[in-house]
Amino acid sequence: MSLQWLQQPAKPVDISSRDAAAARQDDLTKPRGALGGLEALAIQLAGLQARPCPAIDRVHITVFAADHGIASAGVSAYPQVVTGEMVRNFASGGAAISVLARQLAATLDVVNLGTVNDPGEIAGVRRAIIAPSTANFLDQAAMSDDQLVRALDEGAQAVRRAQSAGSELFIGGEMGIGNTTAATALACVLLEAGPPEITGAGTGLDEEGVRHKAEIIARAVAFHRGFVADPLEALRRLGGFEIAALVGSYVSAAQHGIVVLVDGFISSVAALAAVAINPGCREWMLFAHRSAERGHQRVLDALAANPLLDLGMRLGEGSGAALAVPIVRLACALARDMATFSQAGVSNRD
Ligand SMILES: Cc1cc2ncn([C@H]3O[C@H](COP(=O)(O)O)[C@@H](O)[C@H]3O)c2cc1C
Ligand SMILES: O=C(O)c1cccnc1
Repeated sequence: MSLQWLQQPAKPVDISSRDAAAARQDDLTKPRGALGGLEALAIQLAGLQARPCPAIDRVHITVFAADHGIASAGVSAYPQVVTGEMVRNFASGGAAISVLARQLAATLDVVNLGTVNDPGEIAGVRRAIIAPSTANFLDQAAMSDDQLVRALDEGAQAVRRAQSAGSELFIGGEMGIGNTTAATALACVLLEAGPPEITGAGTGLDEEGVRHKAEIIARAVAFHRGFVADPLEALRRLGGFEIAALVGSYVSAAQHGIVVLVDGFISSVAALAAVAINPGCREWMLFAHRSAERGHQRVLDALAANPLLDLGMRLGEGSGAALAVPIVRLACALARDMATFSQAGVSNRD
């Protein structure tokens, strides 16, 4: 396995479909621009799907789960055993993303990349164990080269499953106690930001907990400084298996022409890394929501992303992205089914 595939270009946007969709928006029975962001969404999707009237029927959600060595530094409000326990909960249908996937009639695919509390073989969970957890990146790289390659490849494999099922939209979710610490450390390096600016409460740390978490991140960033100019190396040193799998899935989805709906803070940091590695994949990303996690806005700004929802959510699992699916579907339905001025006999301006 090599990493050369990461550099393959993203599928190009179809400009003529995008232009046709933009012209159609101006011809529909509404004041020009009155559907705001829904118009921009339908136009972007038309270019990506190479048809003037885009549609999102089948949605594929993959939740990548993995544990983090950095969890032993006391950076989460919850114990590490939760990661493995939640894998079981995803499969048995009781997690937030399980409920949302059912409501959307979306495929829910769960990939266990390595949990300290190993739930073992479970129906409906792909077992792709890389290691029980990453290494503690306070004084060593989180992953070996080989582990990074395998995690990225698991992301690409999830996209292949989505494509074989005929899905038009890919949502990547994550589960891993401690992963807001890994994502924040990675964001600090990619954005050249200071840890206090972007470190947040994750699952619910108090003020003192957030201060401690920011100090841990600052120590880790200082240890790895000098080796993280390359985004892939930053990902290897400070990321996690599930974060790397998200990166691999985002790059692969753009290469295979599958639209991605990015979830919250952790997913957005993975998106930031994916764009740093292969800038062409930015075009294939839609951003679902603004997470309550402190650093999210900084990451969204760096990606020039304007998310669809702002509900104060801070869960992960792909839940915010799932929430935004009906909006994406409705934007497509409006573009397709609204009458034009001439069809409806409504007078246009001028
Ligand atoms: C029961 C439970 C379910 C979750 N589902 C997602 N997360 C979220 O919280 C974790 C990140 O926060 P931190 O860095 O503070 O540990 C990740 O697993 C993330 O997906 C959960 C967390 C818990 C406790
Ligand atoms: O926005 C997220 O993805 C998030 C925030 C806090 C905890 N877990 C996930």
